[in-house]
Amino acid sequence: MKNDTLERLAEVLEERKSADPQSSYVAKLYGKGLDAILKKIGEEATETVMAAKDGEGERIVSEVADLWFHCLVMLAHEGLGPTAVLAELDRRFGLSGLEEKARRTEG
Ligand SMILES: N=c1c2ncn([C@@H]3O[C@H](COP(=O)(O)OP(=O)(O)OP(=O)(O)O)[C@@H](O)[C@H]3O)c2ncn1[C@@H]1O[C@H](COP(=O)(O)O)[C@@H](O)[C@H]1O
Repeated sequence: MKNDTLERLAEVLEERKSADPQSSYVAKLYGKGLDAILKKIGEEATETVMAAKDGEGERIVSEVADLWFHCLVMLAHEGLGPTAVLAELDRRFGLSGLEEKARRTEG
């Protein structure tokens, strides 16, 4: 497994903007528009919650993959991508890392 999976998938999602909706799930979803993409995110989020409530590990992973995937489609539709989200998480992690360091210094 590579750690650039999100970025590579985002490249495919970008290519699908000019693909045939008859042969591509993503192109078909783009064609339906933002509301349809958001509806899928809502459905996948609900399915993720149900899988977690049932405590079924394999199903949780599968539903989270569906959820992340449809979030990536939404980001691409909005002209964004995973790099910006990962940078934001990195920034927050950096901040919490600094707070942790300050706590250790104070203590
Ligand atoms: N990772 C995914 C991926 N995850 C989930 N899905 C699709 O998302 C849908 C999940 O919705 P549901 O579980 O509700 O199933 P469904 O009832 O068939 O969904 P609907 O058709 O009703 O929306 C299914 O149709 C899955 O096939 C995905 N479709 C595509 N990808 C990736 O996207 C790339 C481009 O896909 P295409 O555009 O189809 O070539 C592929 O190479 C894959 O890497």
